[in-house]
Amino acid sequence: MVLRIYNTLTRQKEEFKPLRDGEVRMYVCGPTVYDYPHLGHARTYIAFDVIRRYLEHKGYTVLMVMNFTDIDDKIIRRAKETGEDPRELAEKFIKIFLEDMQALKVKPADIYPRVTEHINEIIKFIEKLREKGYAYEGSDGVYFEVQKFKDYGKLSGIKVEELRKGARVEPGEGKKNPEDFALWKKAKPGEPKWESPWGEGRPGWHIECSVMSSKYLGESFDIHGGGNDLIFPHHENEIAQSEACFGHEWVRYWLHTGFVMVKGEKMSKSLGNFVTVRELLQRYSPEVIRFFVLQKHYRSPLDYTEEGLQHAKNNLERLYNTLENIRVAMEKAEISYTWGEKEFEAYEAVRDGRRKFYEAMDDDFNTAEALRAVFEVANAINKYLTETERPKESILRKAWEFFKIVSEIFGIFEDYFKEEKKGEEEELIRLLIEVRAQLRKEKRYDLADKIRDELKRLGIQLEDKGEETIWKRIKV
Ligand SMILES: Nc1ncnc2c1ncn2[C@@H]1O[C@H](COP(=O)(O)OP(=O)(O)OP(=O)(O)O)[C@@H](O)[C@H]1O
Ligand SMILES: [Zn+2]
Repeated sequence: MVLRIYNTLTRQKEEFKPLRDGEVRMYVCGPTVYDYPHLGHARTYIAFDVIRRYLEHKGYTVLMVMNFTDIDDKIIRRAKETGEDPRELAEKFIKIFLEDMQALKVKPADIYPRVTEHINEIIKFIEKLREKGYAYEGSDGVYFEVQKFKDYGKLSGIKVEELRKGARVEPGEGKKNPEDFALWKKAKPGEPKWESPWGEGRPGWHIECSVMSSKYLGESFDIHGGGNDLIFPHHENEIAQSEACFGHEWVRYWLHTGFVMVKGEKMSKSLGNFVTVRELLQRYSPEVIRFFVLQKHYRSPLDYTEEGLQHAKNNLERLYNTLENIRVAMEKAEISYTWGEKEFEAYEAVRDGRRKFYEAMDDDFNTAEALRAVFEVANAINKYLTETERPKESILRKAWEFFKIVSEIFGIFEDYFKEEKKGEEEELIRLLIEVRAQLRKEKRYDLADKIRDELKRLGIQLEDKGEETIWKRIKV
């Protein structure tokens, strides 16, 4: 099955062909660490997590790098406000970011390079740009001379003439032209600084990603990603720096995520309309948050509403119920000596759903469409279970295995498929059920009920059906 990816650079979906067989090298711009991550950040990083998981599922070895911008104007400003040391502030929020991502089951990147640990490499890179005639020193810093790079604007479609008029450019006293951007900023009193051939100062924002990605992934690699707001100026400038320096095409596929929106505006720290990942995790499980994000295609805007999250929770619960139904049914399902009409019907539904799931994921990681296929399978298997007296093991297993794939790629239902943990846990639950049955026989109902109530508190619900007691996971 051919994977097609929408490339912001060419503005179309293209067949994905990595530069090296069997390997995908991928760089995602990480956060500027001065505050708690909000749902907007979570959306972007969950989206790239699922993209990475899917590539791994397809058999690629994925080498993933994500930077931490641990020195920047915003960090310096915030540190001044709170009276903290900028480095300590950054350190604190790196730790918080990593904790939040772990809580959201986002697989960690392989390498998390930080700007402050790559100052020498950054200086060398800037020197190379100067040697090649793309950079010049001004009174307050070193700048990239945009008009020297002929392909400028190829990613964002922005014209240098528009920037000339002064729109969307950062101020800088020492610039030759309004569109030029800083590679190195000379230190103002009291700011963090490092030695350089241009005096003490610190790197501009964009240079770090050109330097650190090429250090770890090479001078050309497959995927570079980030949120939509990074297309311009950040990624446009990264391309200019890197391609000017290396003299060849740098990144093959540019991927950008849509914004999480609140009442028509981007969720952002500056607008103050954000909800932090931590706050959300008080109210919703990580899987509900992932599910909420995955119900939309990663390039579409995603409206943040309580109803939306509640809806995601209900939908996820429906799938959990289906999984429970399958699990319970599998315990007493029959090996098939023959298949009837119902079996073929269910089999075909699972087969088609699975095919649609892969088609959707291969179509630019369309998780929204893929989830529709998951529901088709869930509905079909529920129908099969209600219509069939003695369900066949092989049918249930087909559905079960499909859900296991969904779990691996979407990072949901994880507790179900952690085999080792599950095995032990199930044995313990069964033991408690036996003890309870014994207690009930002895009419010691208070203790028997205590077992039932305590299990319920842990998310395990017991249901007595005649002589038999079955259990269900009710926690989402
Ligand atoms: N509302 C949002 N929806 C989706 N992605 C977002 C949103 N806000 C930020 N991101 C993405 O999160 C990543 C980290 O962003 P960064 O640390 O630069 O945040 P930021 O721009 O400072 O945040 P804010 O916009 O809240 O000030 C970037 O890829 C950015 O595009
Ligand atoms: Zn970047």
